[in-house]
Amino acid sequence: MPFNIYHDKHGLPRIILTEPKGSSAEVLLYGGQVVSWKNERKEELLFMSSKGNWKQPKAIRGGISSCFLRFGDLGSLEQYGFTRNRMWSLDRDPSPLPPSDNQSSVDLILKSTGVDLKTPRSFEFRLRISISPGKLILIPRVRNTDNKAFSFTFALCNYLSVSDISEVRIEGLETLDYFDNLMNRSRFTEQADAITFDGEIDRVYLRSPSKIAIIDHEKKRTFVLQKNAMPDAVVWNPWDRKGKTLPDLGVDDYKFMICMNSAAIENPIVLKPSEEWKGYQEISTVSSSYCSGQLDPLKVLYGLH
Ligand SMILES: O=P(O)(O)OC[C@H]1O[C@@H](O)[C@H](O)[C@@H](O)[C@@H]1O
Repeated sequence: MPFNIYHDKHGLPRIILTEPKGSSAEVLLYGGQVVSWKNERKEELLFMSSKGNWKQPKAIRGGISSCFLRFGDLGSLEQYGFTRNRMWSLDRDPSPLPPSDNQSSVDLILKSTGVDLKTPRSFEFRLRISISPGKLILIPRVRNTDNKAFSFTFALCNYLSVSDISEVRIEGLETLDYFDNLMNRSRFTEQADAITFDGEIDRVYLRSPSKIAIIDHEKKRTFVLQKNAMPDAVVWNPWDRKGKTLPDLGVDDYKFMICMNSAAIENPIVLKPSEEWKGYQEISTVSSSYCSGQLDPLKVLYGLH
């Protein structure tokens, strides 16, 4: 049995993935959202809001959700897409990916033909979620089942748990151009050696490298985000003022989270009828070895540890 399934206190089906070394993940069929990822020491690696006031149809704030944004040619549907606010199903036929039997994986599917999904275009959205020691892998796929081409933007929204946002440093985005969502999406070039945090940030870094390191100095832990087919990277933290305006975020929660999203935003993905787009994201953790307070970025980004 590759996973277990049970109903939580909201009556929603939850899937539990475990692997022999002791790490685990939990996935909600509602939204296809990863709501927990624990390492073998049972430490939670994903941030979840401390406010327990979650109500459908909103997605729970935290974890990892897919933002299947708007169809490029058809104006906006829901702001950050609708796939995180719908009930997904187990995908019994994940072809052409090999079936995930006997692995710590689950395959989910959301079809536009579902009763509540009256989208202007017809598609199938599949998501494979897998864990292995120290790694969480997500493979999103979108197939055009329509008779016309369509385009869309996409993001995997990763809320990572950090000990103190002021002690976090992101390496891998230096010198890149970015759209600043706090400045009407104006375009700038990153001048800093690394991204550090002392206020609200909401940026879309363009054409980022396939590996980004999120270094948590206090925890002595580094998340390495590796991605394919999602060239952009979103960095978001609301800080205290914006955080207080979000009804589903605890007052101090902004200190313990960083949103580091894999995305395809600048250039929408175009799919002809029956074509499929496939993305890939792997998050792993490495223990940070200190050298005068700084990590060796080569070690983190090129895996020389
Ligand atoms: O409140 P939501 O819809 O989950 O979005 C939260 C944030 O998500 C981030 O990924 C975006 O860059 C922000 O602009 C947005 O505010």
